[in-house]
Amino acid sequence: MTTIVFENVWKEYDDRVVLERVNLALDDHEFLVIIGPSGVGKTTLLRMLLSQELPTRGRILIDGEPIAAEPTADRGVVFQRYSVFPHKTVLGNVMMGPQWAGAPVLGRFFGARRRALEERAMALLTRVGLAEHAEKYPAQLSGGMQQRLALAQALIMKPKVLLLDEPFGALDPGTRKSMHELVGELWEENRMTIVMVTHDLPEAFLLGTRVIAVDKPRKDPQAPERFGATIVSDFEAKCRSVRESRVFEAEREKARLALIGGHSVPVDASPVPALMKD
Ligand SMILES: Nc1ncnc2c1ncn2[C@@H]1O[C@H](COP(=O)(O)OP(=O)(O)OP(=O)(O)O)[C@@H](O)[C@H]1O
Repeated sequence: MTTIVFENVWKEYDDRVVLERVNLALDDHEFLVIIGPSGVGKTTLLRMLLSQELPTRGRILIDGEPIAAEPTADRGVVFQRYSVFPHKTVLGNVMMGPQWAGAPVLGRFFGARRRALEERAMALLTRVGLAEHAEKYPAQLSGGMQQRLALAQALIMKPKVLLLDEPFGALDPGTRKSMHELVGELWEENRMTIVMVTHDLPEAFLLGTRVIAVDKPRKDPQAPERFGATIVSDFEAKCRSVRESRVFEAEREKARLALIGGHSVPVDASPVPALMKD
């Protein structure tokens, strides 16, 4: 369960107001998409959710508690341009986060702990379609494959909140489409809250359960930095029945994979048994 609340949040750099009066209450397991003109402050909103920037006024609450002042592993991020460790393999890149979190001095697990992590990383790489590329280096991957690796790298930390900053912006239309499907499925399977920035309106309404537009409602031509941007529109992008049918489909897919794989994948008790017939 993850809720996010912005309470009268402002962000200013010296005399320059970037964001003002941002109020937002996000339910558990929303897929929020932020749209708006270039330079308006969308990435700044994401950076505040990561604690890479702090609000100059107001506060942000996650699950009712003030957001941690430093970035934490329960908030993952994927950017448009993926930055990886070029000297690490695909598998090595996915294993890095948990190793630095669990062994901060050496950055490396050994023995059974390492084998368990390797298994978990391989399962995730299988999920994002990269298992057969596990021993390759990032330079040998296409743009879409690199973004799938970025997703695996974020997901291995089991984030409660996943932040996506134009993650598909550099991809060709075909790859983009398959990434939309993958992200939609991962969102359901992992029950995360996702906050994504995009410039692409169809993408926003395809993926989001809620879409907000950020812009400057007040403008001073003499002093453009005097006023900041805020939420100017807020759309419920998917009605509850559509969302619930997606949950239903995701559960069915999990059950199908469990049957094919011949091993047990935790499946919620809900509607799945009845569906296994088809
Ligand atoms: N550290 C900083 N110091 C001063 N100004 C900053 C800083 N970080 C961001 N800004 C300014 O804040 C404004 C909002 O930037 P931000 O990157 O959030 O916009 P954006 O909506 O994500 O833009 P784009 O769509 O082009 O990526 C910009 O005018 C930027 O120059």
